[in-house]
Amino acid sequence: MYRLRFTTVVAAPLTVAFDVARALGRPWPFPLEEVESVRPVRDLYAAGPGRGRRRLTHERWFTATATGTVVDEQVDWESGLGGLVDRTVLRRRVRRAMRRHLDSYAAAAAVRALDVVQVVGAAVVRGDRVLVAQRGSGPLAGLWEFPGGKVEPGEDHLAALVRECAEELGVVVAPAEFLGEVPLDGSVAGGAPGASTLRVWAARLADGEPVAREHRELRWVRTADLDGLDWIAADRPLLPAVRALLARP
Ligand SMILES: Nc1nc2c([nH]c(=O)n2[C@H]2C[C@H](O)[C@@H](COP(=O)(O)OP(=O)(O)OP(=O)(O)O)O2)c(=O)[nH]1
Repeated sequence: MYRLRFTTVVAAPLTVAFDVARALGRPWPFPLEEVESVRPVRDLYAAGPGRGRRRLTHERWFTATATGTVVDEQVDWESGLGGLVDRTVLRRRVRRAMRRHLDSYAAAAAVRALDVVQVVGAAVVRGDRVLVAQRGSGPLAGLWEFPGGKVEPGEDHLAALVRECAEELGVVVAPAEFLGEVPLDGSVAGGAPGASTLRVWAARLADGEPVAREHRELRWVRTADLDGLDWIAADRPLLPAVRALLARP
């Protein structure tokens, strides 16, 4: 098999990057079948063997980063027409087809992302503890979460994080590294169900002492107490990253 790899950064949440990629399909002149699909992190399609020994597989991985979703793609092929054709003509064709495909894909995902409300959260760390907050009202009342909230249209994600922490806690936070992104269940602010995501950054307190202005309760917890809290279910996959953060000297 012959192989090419491609990497694209998409200005869209993981969920949108994944869904748009699947809706657009793949740039090949014959149908591929789904072998595996794990929304929103990976999928694998394959064709063949068809006529002769023709085979093609196309795999994609979606990774959340501070600047958007990184999409890594790997295309493997074998035409059955001989190594020279695979290495030269087909390599050029695959590269050209993928470039066109990836340009239109990145643009489509960025446009679709404009309709999705994203949520940002802060894992505010002090020493060996992280600040967690218990929701006071609404359907998730009583569950624990990271302070934060919805990004407003056109607002930078980190600006939203600083604004939400000021509103909810009365403090100034300084965001640090990006910890991860998870899909949120249900619909956020009337958007498509399952499309919104929560993106969480580590942060430290730059000014003030947190006060529960909107939450029922705030707590500074150590690693050992994280698991025992009744978290919003969507947040749990982020806990390993928070634990790793607290484990640092
Ligand atoms: N802040 C926050 N929201 C979360 C977390 N996990 C999770 O599923 N969510 C959901 C709950 C809500 O549906 C949505 C955030 O909404 P929110 O009510 O906190 O946002 P907001 O502060 O902008 O609220 P509002 O001004 O509209 O009242 O994301 C989390 O860890 N932190």
